[in-house]
Amino acid sequence: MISIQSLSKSFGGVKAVNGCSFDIEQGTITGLIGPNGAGKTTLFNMIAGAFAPTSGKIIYQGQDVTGLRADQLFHKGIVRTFQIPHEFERMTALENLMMVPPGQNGENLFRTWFSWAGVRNQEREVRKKGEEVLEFLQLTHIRDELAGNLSGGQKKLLELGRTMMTEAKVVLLDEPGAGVNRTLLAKLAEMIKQLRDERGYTFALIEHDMDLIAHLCDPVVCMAQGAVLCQGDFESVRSNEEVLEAYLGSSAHQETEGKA
Ligand SMILES: Nc1ncnc2c1ncn2[C@@H]1O[C@H](COP(=O)(O)OP(=O)(O)OP(=O)(O)O)[C@@H](O)[C@H]1O
Repeated sequence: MISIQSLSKSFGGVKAVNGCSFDIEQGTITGLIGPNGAGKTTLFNMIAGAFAPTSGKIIYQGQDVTGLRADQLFHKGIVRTFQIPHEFERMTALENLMMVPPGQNGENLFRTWFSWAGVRNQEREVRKKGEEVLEFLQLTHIRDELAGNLSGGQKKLLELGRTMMTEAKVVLLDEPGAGVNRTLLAKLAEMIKQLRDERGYTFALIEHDMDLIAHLCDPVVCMAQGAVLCQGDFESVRSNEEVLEAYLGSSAHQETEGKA
């Protein structure tokens, strides 16, 4: 689905990503792990079009998409979840979903004047789709709740729901488990699997919670110092000595920095 080829990104003298290569196969839930500062977020930002690589290529469904902007990639089906924006917290869960589809007629004043019926129809369809998404996520009971009042886990589910309002093919999740209680985490994991199985989504996710990685991801790609250290199923990555060293090295480094 996505082939990352010798990708690098430097910020001044810092090589955040340094010759990173791996494939995200269609229909997988690929987990990206690695110690702090390994380059995971920077890599995600490049795949999602937040910034262009310094060198290397990103091939998506056989097409070179290196350097395309986030909105261009969004229209091709590469969707990244983001925290619900501050101003959206004052909207209900359903309204948050209804805000997602791009280019709604209702946003265009001229079309609004000339085609009220069209706008009404489209709004009705978007509302219906939003309600279906809430039902799928078993969130119908919080339909009219303000997003700002939702728990961390409910917000994560709603963020996942926002991707379902689009024509997503690849969904990039940045630490979906962060701040989510165990019960909702299990539900979130089930929803991700269900979206893969029933809607054919491909997922790539950055995660520090190893339980979630073990439960959800195959393959797991471990990054260190901007490159891929190893990849494979969770067990093989977990028992890899270089991986252990990378994690231990990084925590020892942090401890030393903390003491300094
Ligand atoms: N905008 C930036 N400007 C300068 N340096 C940056 C920038 N973004 C990231 N870096 C540096 O690039 C390296 C990789 O950072 P990145 O955030 O991609 O790692 P990460 O694996 O996501 O870490 P974490 O797990 O802590 O989020 C780090 O040394 C970081 O300080």
